[in-house]
Amino acid sequence: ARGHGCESRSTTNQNQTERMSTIRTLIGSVLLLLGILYVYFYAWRSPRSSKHPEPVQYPVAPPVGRLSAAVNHVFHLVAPDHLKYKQPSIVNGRTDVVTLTPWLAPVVWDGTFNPVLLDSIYQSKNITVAATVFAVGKYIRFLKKFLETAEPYFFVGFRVNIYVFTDHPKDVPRVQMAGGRKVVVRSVPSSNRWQEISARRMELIQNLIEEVHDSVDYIFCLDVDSEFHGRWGSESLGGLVAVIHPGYYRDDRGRFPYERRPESRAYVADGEGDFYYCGGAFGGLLQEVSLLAKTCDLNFKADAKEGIEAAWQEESHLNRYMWINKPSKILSPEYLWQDFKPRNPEVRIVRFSGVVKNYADIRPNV
Ligand SMILES: CC(=O)N[C@H]1[C@@H](OP(=O)(O)OP(=O)(O)OC[C@H]2O[C@@H](n3ccc(=O)[nH]c3=O)[C@H](O)[C@@H]2O)O[C@H](CO)[C@H](O)[C@@H]1O
Ligand SMILES: [Mn+2]
Repeated sequence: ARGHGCESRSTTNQNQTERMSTIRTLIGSVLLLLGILYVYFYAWRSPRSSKHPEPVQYPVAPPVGRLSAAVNHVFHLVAPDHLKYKQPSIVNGRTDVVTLTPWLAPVVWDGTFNPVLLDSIYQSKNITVAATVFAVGKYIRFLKKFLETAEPYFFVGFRVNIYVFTDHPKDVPRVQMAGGRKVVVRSVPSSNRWQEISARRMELIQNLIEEVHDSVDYIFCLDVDSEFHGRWGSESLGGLVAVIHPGYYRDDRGRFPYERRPESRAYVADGEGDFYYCGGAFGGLLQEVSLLAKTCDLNFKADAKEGIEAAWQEESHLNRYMWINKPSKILSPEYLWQDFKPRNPEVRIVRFSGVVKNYADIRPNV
């Protein structure tokens, strides 16, 4: 039994040795495999190689919640990767002017924005910008300079439609324009009252918006008796955009030429009003400008029925509107200066300016 026992132990030893060597081979193979995997995934394909992994970028999501798709369009700002530009500072900036309203709308002054960055953000949105300009009666004479200067300064590199409203369609000057930019002429009746021409713009702007709302994103409504002298571009885009009038921006609100008669629908009471905005330039998203134009037009006409015309026609109604409906972006007086006014030091650049005109010479009535 002992011998048997001895024999049996020796067989067990042999088996154990075989098993051990199999296990050793197995462990060796596994280690070798792990080594290969390590070299493949970590060493060979590691970031130490100059290859930069492409970050994931989801497409802009469909709107969630109760706000419309316009939200994506306005608020989702995508900059192209690797765009190099000056580092923005969070502590140094313009201190000679106010660049935010009390309701936190930006006020656009030279030096507050980076034009290259803004252009590349809005280029990728593939937007179309419209401008309206009225040239009725003798004001047709201002149109050539307006159009010629819009070409090198107004939304350069963007799709732009300039809608000219005139009673002299044959006298609209032909101006050479870059691809994607065009002038569209609309006939309107003449009038023998300049106040009516100026105020009727609101109705015609509203009609235009209804017509083009499928093909245009933003619209600016501008006086024709003016010229561009500097860039007016994507920095001016916003929901509802108002321009500070160059004549009153340093004054107390009590001196603003708001309509002061309570009988008018343009009435702004003493001690009320934020800024004095001009009627000669305003704009924004189609939907916002449509609401403004419709409201001003209805109030102007309701006033007229009662025999009252606001002090500065539609400009007064616009100011009343903007007091209640706060603009989401404000353009500094750089965006509508007047040629006869000497430049104030805070106005580093005049971008758009009203020409000097002899009212008696060009208006149909005084
Ligand atoms: C710089 C500025 O903010 N200007 C405003 C200001 O006076 P303005 O003296 O600038 O008014 P304006 O004589 O330029 O008239 C406004 C605009 O209406 C058109 N037009 C006017 C008369 C005419 O016979 N034919 C013609 O086409 C033209 O596009 C002109 O630019 O107040 C007006 C209302 O009283 C308007 O709100 C203007 O936008
Ligand atoms: Mn004007």
